[in-house]
Amino acid sequence: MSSQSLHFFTPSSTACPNITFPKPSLPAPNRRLAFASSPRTFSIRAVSESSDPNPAPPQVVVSDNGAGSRVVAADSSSIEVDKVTEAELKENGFRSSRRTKLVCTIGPATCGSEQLEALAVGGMNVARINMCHGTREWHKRVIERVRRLNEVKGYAVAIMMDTEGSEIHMGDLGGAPSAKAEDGEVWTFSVRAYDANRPERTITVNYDGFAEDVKVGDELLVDGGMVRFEVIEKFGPDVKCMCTDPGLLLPRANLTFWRDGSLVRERNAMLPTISSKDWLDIDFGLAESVDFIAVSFVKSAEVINHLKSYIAARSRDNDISVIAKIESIDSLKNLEEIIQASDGAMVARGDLGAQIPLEQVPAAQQRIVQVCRQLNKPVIVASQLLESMIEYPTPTRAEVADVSEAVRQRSDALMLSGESAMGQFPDKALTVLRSVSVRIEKWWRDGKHHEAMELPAVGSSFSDRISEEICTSAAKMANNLEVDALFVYTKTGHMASLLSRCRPDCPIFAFTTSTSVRRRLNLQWGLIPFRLGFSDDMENNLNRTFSLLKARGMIKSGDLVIAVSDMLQSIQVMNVP
Ligand SMILES: Nc1ncnc2c1ncn2[C@@H]1O[C@H](COP(=O)(O)OP(=O)(O)O)[C@@H](O)[C@H]1O
Ligand SMILES: C=C(OP(=O)(O)O)C(=O)O
Ligand SMILES: [K+]
Ligand SMILES: [Mg+2]
Repeated sequence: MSSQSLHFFTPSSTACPNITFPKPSLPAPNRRLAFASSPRTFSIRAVSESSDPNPAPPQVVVSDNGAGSRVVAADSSSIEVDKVTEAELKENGFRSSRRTKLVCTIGPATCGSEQLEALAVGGMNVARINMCHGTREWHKRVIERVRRLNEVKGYAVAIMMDTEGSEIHMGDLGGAPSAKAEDGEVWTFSVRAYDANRPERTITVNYDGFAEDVKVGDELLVDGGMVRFEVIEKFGPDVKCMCTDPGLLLPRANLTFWRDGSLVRERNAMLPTISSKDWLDIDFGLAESVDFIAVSFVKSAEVINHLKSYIAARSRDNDISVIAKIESIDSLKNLEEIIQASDGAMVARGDLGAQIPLEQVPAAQQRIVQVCRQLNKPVIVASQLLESMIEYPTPTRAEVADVSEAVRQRSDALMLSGESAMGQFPDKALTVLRSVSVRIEKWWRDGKHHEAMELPAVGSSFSDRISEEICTSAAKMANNLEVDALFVYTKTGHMASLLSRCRPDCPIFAFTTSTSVRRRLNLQWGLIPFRLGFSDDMENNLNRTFSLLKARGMIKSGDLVIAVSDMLQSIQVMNVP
């Protein structure tokens, strides 16, 4: 193997990053720890010294996110990658593999196993369940189906649970799929609970303070303006409103009210970000080991910190990522600190467009995407990307332009909402996201549009700073040398995210020992996550990876690769033997 490498080493062994000193009781009796020390590098390996004719597979001690050590079998015969990626790499090669990740909201149109599988085959990286709708039992069944598809059929779809949040929304329309509001009609919005006998043109509202907070003359927006009413009379718990912009009312549609051109933020602004119902949903998400929890209507970093410590206290491996949904005025005001506290963010344009004037949404999107990139957090652009495809098999040109813009901004992921949850063409919508992403990414690479974005340092320790410099340099080398792929060996996924942040021209093969890290890497731009047991011996890791990937036809002799790892701070450039 022709290999050239560049090593970085820290002055003392204690400062050497990411080396786990196992607890004395950990190694199995037939193993001893070998401390291999050279003038330049320092590493610890677990070495089998058994004379047993049928020895147990060698094990390496890995640290998982700082949450204590555990032992992972380094089964040398296996490497796990999802079958969709494998097929895509084999058919189209590295260069044209998709870098932008795709999130699909699962609803009645896509909750069956066959429909879920069609989405997985179509490139769904993350399945989102929205706790605003459906029952916990319904969501549980969806999670089970996705997990089963992953296990049995070899997909690697991650699960995102999205909280309802304390938004004000309409009730269920008594089972009707929708109701039409016509111009000039008077409808009653009420906090009363009706049984079967809900009067005609009456809408229930989930927020008890509704009648007190609104005033005659206020404008009431359903779903951010899809239907508009004017408040004409208040009568106890009932608020009479006249329809000024007709349209379709959908069950549980979001409600906002505006006074003199501004969003009204009365007591409704004091509602908790995470309601009691949300906490129960979060417990459900923890019990089901979802991969991401998206928090609706985040106002400050405090709530994110609170949720993260709640998760840390309850989830053994602390392996659930918290995504802040940016969809309110306060979330824009406190954007940097919220994103800093979170593991990622969503540009939730649906509600955002109901809280700020629509013409301000594109600039907000651009800013959120940019701040996420700078702070090294994945970002999802969501809502109405292909809204017309809920009803039609082809998108509008404007929608294609919108998707292109999100890809051009180099957001990590795009999301489908109603298009996949209840639309008539979920698979076609996913195909549009996929093909537009691939096309725009190629245009970007071919045109050498590398942006001049300054990526500030994100780490605080010296060792973190070294990792960042390694990734920045490796990504730059990869572009200049036109390598075929970057390889990163990462235990927590952090080093992989640092490479992804650089948005290099080639795909990034991210090898990780943990299944849950692998699933979470699914949300990040350009990463192709593999699960692989590996050791601290990079030479050995590389040789094994090459032979495993070659055996599966995923790389070939002569391919040019740059490898980095968070165990040994080095950059290696080599041709696959
Ligand atoms: N679990 C579900 N059960 C029934 N309908 C759903 C479900 N999830 C989503 N939907 C439908 O898909 C639409 C779009 O989903 P989404 O954008 O996530 O929700 P919302 O419109 O409430 O913001 C919803 O308005 C709802 O009609
Ligand atoms: C994604 C969003 O949130 P939800 O669909 O839960 O309202 C949004 O508002 O854009
Ligand atoms: K939600
Ligand atoms: Mg929302």
